[in-house]
Amino acid sequence: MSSAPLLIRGGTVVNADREERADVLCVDGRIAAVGGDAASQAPAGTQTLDASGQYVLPGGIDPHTHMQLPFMGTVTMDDFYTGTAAGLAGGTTTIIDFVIPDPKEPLMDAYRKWRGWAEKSAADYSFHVAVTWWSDQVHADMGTLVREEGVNSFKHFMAYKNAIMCDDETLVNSFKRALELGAMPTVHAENGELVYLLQQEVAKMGITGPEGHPLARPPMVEAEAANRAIAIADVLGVPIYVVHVSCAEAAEAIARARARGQRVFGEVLAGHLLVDDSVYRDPDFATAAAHVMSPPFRPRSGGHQEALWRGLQSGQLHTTATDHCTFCAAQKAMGRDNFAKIPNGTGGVEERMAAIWDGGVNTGRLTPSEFVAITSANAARLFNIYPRKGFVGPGADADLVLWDPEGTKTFSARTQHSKGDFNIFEGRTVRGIPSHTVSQGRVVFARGDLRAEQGAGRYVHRPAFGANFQAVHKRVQDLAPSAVARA
Ligand SMILES: NC(=O)NCCC(=O)O
Ligand SMILES: [Zn+2]
Ligand SMILES: [Zn+2]
Repeated sequence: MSSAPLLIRGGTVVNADREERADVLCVDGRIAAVGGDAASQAPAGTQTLDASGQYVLPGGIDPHTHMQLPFMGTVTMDDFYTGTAAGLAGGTTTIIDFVIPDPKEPLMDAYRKWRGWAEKSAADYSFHVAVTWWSDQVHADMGTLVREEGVNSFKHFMAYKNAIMCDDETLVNSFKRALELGAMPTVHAENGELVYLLQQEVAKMGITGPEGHPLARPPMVEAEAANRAIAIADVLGVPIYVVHVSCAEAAEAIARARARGQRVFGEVLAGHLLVDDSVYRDPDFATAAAHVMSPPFRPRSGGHQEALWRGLQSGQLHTTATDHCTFCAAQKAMGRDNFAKIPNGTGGVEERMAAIWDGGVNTGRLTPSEFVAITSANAARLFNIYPRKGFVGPGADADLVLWDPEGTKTFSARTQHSKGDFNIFEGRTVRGIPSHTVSQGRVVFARGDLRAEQGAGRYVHRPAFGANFQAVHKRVQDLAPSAVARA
């Protein structure tokens, strides 16, 4: 994708470590200069964007999306084009999506399938690959994915029994293999056996509507799995990343392990920060079902939302994502008579950054730099694409957001770019929105005008052995036990 050089003038550049008044020059899809001499270096024909009164942030990275996902008997509404275009409208310039093989499906087959689907992406993308079963072939394919395809993270679903759920044998084998390869194991932490049992118990009570969904997935179901995955990772000496941490109990499990010196990282969804479980008791089935996602939204009385915010403030939780996974009302109606059959998933890729700015920066919970850390830089570091992504500085990709701290917007399904027909933030007015999004040096969103180009997104290779792995390998050597030499 070629475009004229771009000079962004008069804004305040915000990185995870500092803010500074600086111009930013983008040439050939990269940042060429930041600061004093950026304007003087601008070649002839440079396009200029006035950023006065605005922040210039690294483009958002959403490390957890599901575009075009075949799941629970149907396929999500957003494909890689519509989903990434919606992201660009909200300031997100990179997504990390998931390849999810069916049990017994070779990882490489699934990976090639997803790579084909993603070619229509409008924004840069990468993939975590799910390990849903175990065999020697899976072991070998993990090596190929890491060494030849730039995959450095593997996902494990501890829920969704009889579908994609991992048992402990698979978790242990896969975590061990990930450690050898320098790749990050990640987990969807919910005890799938307990969910399965509780779904039946709740149905036996005559509760078949969406209000049954959170009853079958209480916080302790998530906490058990989080603690188990963290314990397995600890024994094996591998870092671990817990996706969509939704409750205080799971956040506490992460904080406890970190206090012991373990390398555990936690991701929080915008939805879990802002929405509570009262939505499941909405008298309208479609509204209640539209919120069915796992783990579910949590009761405000349990202090869960507050615990997640505090985790982000204190640095015990690290990234924010959406789990963008859109199903329309007709798809959600597949579970009209049984909440366990409602396809799980909600949207948010377009709203994440503004929703978190409004809830985090406007309330004084987060500084703009901390906002950058949790919306792009930390994900880039953890998944080893920093400073190419998540950074405004020379040499980085020219993926940027001009952030208008005084701009306002009211979220609505009627005006969103996602093809989903529902918005979990419906009616919420936020202050602090992207005025412009720049992807690969090209202005792709300008004050409401979305100029996403199908196929312009690139696959992002992520090298293995990020910083966390260098440390864990040294630690293993340092603590290595020795045999007693006896005569
Ligand atoms: N989260 C959800 O409900 N759907 C997508 C699959 C997953 O991440 O668990
Ligand atoms: Zn999940
Ligand atoms: Zn997910």
